[in-house]
Amino acid sequence: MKPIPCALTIAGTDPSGGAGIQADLKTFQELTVYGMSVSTSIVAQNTTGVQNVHHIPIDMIDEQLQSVFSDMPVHSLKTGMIANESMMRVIQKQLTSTDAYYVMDPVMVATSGDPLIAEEARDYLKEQLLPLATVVTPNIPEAEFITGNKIHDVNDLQEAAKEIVDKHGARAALVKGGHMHGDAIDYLYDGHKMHTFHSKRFDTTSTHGTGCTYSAAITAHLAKGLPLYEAVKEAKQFVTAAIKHSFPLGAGNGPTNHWGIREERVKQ
Ligand SMILES: Nc1ncnc2c1ncn2[C@@H]1O[C@H](COP(=O)(O)OP(=O)(O)OP(=O)(O)O)[C@@H](O)[C@H]1O
Ligand SMILES: Cc1ncc(COP(=O)(O)O)c(N)n1
Repeated sequence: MKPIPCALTIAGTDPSGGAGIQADLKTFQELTVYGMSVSTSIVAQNTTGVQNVHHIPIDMIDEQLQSVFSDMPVHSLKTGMIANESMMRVIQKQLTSTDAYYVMDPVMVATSGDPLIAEEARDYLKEQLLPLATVVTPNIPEAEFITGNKIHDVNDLQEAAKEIVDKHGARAALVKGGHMHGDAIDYLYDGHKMHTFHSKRFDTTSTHGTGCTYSAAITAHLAKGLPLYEAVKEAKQFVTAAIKHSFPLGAGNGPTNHWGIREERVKQ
């Protein structure tokens, strides 16, 4: 029997189901990958923003990691919201003792503008965790923080992807153009080649959790054994379908549709 692909998310929660661990597990399930999760923070949030945050004690994060790694196969993992440096240290310990592919979504600020990690922890994320990543998936503000350079156009996006690999030590960088005008174009630099992933832009405000969903889909495809380029290509189709078929739920930025890819398949 072929091994069952198993993926782990280490992230914060979203009780409204659009982002964080909930989005990641829905994505793993949709892509027929066995999903597991370690909670870093319980976040009271919805489509309008973040109402409150409760951080899980460091020992408890460590114990959750032990529970998973001592018993379960982990073929790939992703990190999302890691609120402070102490959490980063205990996760780093685990990252350095596993062979699993590591997708790092360098979550800093929610779509609503609410900060999700302590400002002083950003440097630790960049200097200590980023070099461990198989691929890091920053949006424009996150890429600007990592490189220290402003991004104005698609050339800057590509420059940032290159710099995050060549100068900051990630094995690959996928810089996302979701926050730009025009088509939704992302660039993947893998240390050798620049790849482009393109979709038309949908006129929607339902973009809560797009970054989580995209990075979870990459993680799922890596768990299934796809090479990085193929994993990102499939994941881009997944997140594009999730945005295209998103729902007008909630009073703010609505969630995406994690089964949107099924609607696309039906049409084919
Ligand atoms: N309106 C849109 N139409 C089509 N694709 C989009 C749209 N907005 C974002 N995308 C795509 O969605 C993916 C996520 O990109 P984005 O830059 O929004 O990430 P993010 O800011 O990390 O997400 P989040 O909203 O979770 O913080 C990218 O592939 C991006 O190109
Ligand atoms: C726990 C958690 N992780 C990540 C995000 C970012 O997603 P978004 O920017 O779409 O709000 C979030 N809102 N909550």
